[in-house]
Amino acid sequence: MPVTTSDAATARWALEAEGLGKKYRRGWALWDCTFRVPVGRVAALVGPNGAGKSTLLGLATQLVEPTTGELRILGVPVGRPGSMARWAYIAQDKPMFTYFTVADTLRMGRELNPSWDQATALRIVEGGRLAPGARIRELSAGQRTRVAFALAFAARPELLLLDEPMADLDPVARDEMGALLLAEAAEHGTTVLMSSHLLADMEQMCDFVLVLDGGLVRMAGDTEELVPMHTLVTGMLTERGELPAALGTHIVVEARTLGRQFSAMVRRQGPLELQWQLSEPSLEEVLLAYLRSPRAPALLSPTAVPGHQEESAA
Ligand SMILES: Nc1ncnc2c1ncn2[C@@H]1O[C@H](COP(=O)(O)OP(=O)(O)OP(=O)(O)O)[C@@H](O)[C@H]1O
Repeated sequence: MPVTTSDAATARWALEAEGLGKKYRRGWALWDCTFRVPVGRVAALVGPNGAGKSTLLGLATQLVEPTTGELRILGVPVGRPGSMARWAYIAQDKPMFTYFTVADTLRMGRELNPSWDQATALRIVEGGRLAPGARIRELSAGQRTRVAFALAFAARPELLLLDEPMADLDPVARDEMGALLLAEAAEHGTTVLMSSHLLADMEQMCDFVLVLDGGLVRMAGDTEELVPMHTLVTGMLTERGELPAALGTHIVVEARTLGRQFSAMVRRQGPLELQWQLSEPSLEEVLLAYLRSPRAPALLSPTAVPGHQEESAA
């Protein structure tokens, strides 16, 4: 089916996956993944080692061929003409010509990108007081990240895909680059999807999460929808040292016992017992509970489910 311009122009979903799967020789890296990420979100792509995060980014950037299903970027199936120009990708090692200077690197970006925005490139580079004549190989990890962000944002992508952008940065550089990323994404209305193991950073930066584990989608949706569905419950074990039966009326994501007490992360299915102590968890606590409990049922908020009434996701 041909892609019409209206598919792209009216897209409300930066990414939509339906039955997306990738099988390597040794098995499935992604299996039957169905989710969507709305336009305008800063989304965290989270999961343990081997979860399938890089495979998903590879499918989006056409470095990897899908085995099953389809992935659409801004309404256009990946691989069709029209999808390529709309995203930018920063790989984890931020590949650049190390013998180029900062100025050479920006000049090459301008020559390769018809929609190059020189003012944005200069603003980002000058914000870090980088000397135009400095060679890429002489830059610190944080400074290289700044140049990579300058290249990416100056190309004016609608979707920016990042593979562990902060992994090699110290805490101060992480903070600075995180703020720069958010400011530039807000300035240009860029949707961001970034993989990371840094859950606390993701909690500060992101308003949407996509959690993969074992090649499956474990959680997807707006953080403000997902987090309030959960409660951290603390209470007493039964006299036989078991979890109280009333806990079973809820979806128990994770439960731990300590002495005669239990604490549990639950998805409420009704009122909770009055004698329990309740608190609202942080996003990081929710994510950790799901990552530690691979058997907990998956959770996709309505926003993240393709085909769900779109009014709820505006
Ligand atoms: N090119 C490849 N050939 C064969 N198997 C691969 C290839 N790339 C990834 N895999 C396998 O696919 C699975 C998912 O790997 P992937 O790199 O996508 O995970 P990840 O979530 O990015 O992990 P990490 O956090 O360690 O980077 C793993 O079992 C991995 O061994």
